[in-house]
Amino acid sequence: MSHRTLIRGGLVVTAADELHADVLVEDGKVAALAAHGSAAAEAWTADRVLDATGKYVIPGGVDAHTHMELPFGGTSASDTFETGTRAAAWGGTTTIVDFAVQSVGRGLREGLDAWYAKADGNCAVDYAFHMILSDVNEATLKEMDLLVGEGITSFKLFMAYPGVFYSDDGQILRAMQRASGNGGLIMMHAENGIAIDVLVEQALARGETDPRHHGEVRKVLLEAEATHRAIQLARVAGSPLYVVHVSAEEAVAELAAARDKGLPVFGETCPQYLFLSTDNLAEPDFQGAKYVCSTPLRPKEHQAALWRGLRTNDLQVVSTDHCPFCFRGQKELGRGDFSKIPNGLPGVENRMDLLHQAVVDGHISRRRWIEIACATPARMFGLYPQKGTIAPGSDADIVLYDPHAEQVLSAETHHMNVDYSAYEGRRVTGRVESVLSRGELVIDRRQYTGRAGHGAFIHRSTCQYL
Ligand SMILES: NC(=O)NCCC(=O)O
Ligand SMILES: [Zn+2]
Ligand SMILES: [Zn+2]
Repeated sequence: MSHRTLIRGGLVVTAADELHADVLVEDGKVAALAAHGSAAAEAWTADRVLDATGKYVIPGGVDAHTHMELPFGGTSASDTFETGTRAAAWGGTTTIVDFAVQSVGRGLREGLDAWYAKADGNCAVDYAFHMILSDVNEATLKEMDLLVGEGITSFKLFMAYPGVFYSDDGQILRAMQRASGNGGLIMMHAENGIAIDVLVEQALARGETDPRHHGEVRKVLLEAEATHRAIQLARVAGSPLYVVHVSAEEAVAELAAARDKGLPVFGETCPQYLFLSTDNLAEPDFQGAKYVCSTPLRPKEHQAALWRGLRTNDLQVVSTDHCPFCFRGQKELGRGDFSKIPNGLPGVENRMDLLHQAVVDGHISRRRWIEIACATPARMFGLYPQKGTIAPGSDADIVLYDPHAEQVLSAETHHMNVDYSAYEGRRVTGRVESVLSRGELVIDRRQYTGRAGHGAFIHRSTCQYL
C-alpha cells in the first residue's frame, strides 16, 4: 500500500530555486511540488501532514567526507556508523560518504569489505563509500576499475602521512591515469608529508611539544606546494582532481589559477577552517589538542579567502572531515608530543547549522548554502538527483529547518559520541526541526524516531560535476 506524506506551508529552498510550495512524498520519493493554495496542492490527500509554516523545507545534507570508526594514531575514531549517522540525522544530514581504507600490503577488496561490515545494518541514514588508496601497485590499479563498477567511484590519495597512507608522485600519477580511464574521481590530501616530517622531528628536538606546534610545522607553503603538484600531476594524467579539506589562502589560489585555465579541478573546505583558527590550537592546558587535524587550522586571516572561494565557486563543497577522538584517553595520547595526538575533529552534526549561520552572517546566500552542502556534493560524487535536491523522483530526504530558532552548540546537548564540542558555547541561529530519510521521519519535532538499519548503502555513479 502506498504511503503519502504532505509537507505543507514551508519555503522550499534548493540550489536552484526558492518556492512557496507544498511537497507531496509518496513511497519514499518526492512525488510532486505545488504552490501553496493551488488547486493541485489543495486536492492532495495524505496519511500524514507535516506543518512547515515558517520553516525552510530543504534537501537533506550530503556530507561527502566522514571517517566513522577510522583506525588512526593507535586508536579509532569514536563515532561508530550507528552513533555517527544518528548524529548526522540530528544535524539534518541524510547521506554520508565515508572512507573505506586499504591497508598497506592488502587489497582494496579486503578494505572495502571491512567497511561494508562496519556499516551494514547500523546506519540511521543512507551512506556510500570512497576508497582510500594506501598502496598503489598493479593489483590496486586493476581493482580500481572493479570498484567503479560497484559504485565506489572516488579514491583518496595522501601526499601526507609517510608510512601510513602516503603515496609518492609515481603512485599518484599511476592512480590518476587509471582514474582518467575508468571515470573515477581522485581526491587528494594535499600536504607535503615528507617535508612536514622533517619539521616535526626538528620541533620535537627543540622541545616544542604543545598542540600549537602541530599547526606551525604543517606550513601553509607545504599545503600550497602539494596542491600545485597534485594539479600538475592531474594535468599530466588527464584526470579531474578534487582537493579535500583546503585550509589555506595560498591553496585556494592554486585551485583558482587552475580553474582559470579551465582545468577540472575542485576544492572542498570544512567548517573548522571557516569558524576556528590557530587561536584554538593555542588554547592552554593541552586544550589545543581538541583542534588538532590535518590540514591544520590556520590563522584567522585565511578565513576570508575560504569564504570568497565558496562564493566564487573556486571551492565547491563544504564537508566535515568528521573524525572524532575523545579528549580523555584519545587526544591525551599526545601529551608531551603533539605528533601523537590523533588527527581529526567532530562535526557531522554541526555542518548544516554552521553554514546556515554563514547565511545569517551574510557570507553566502540561502541557495548557495544548499548548493555547497547538498546539491554539489551529490553531483560531485554521483548521487544526484537521487540526493541533494527536492524534485519529483528524488529520494524524500527532506529537512524542516527553523531559521529563527536559537541554539548554543555544546557537548552537553550534541549526539556525536565524543566528549567535547569543537564549537562549545557558540550561538547559532537556525535549527533542524524534523528530518525525513527516504520518506521516514527520523527526527520528528526534535525527537529521534529513526533506527539503526534504516540507512541503506547507495551505489554511486561517476562524477556529474564535470
Ligand atoms: N583530517 C584529519 O585530521 N583526520 C582524518 C584523516 C584525513 O582526512 O586526513
Ligand atoms: Zn586528509
Ligand atoms: Zn578526512
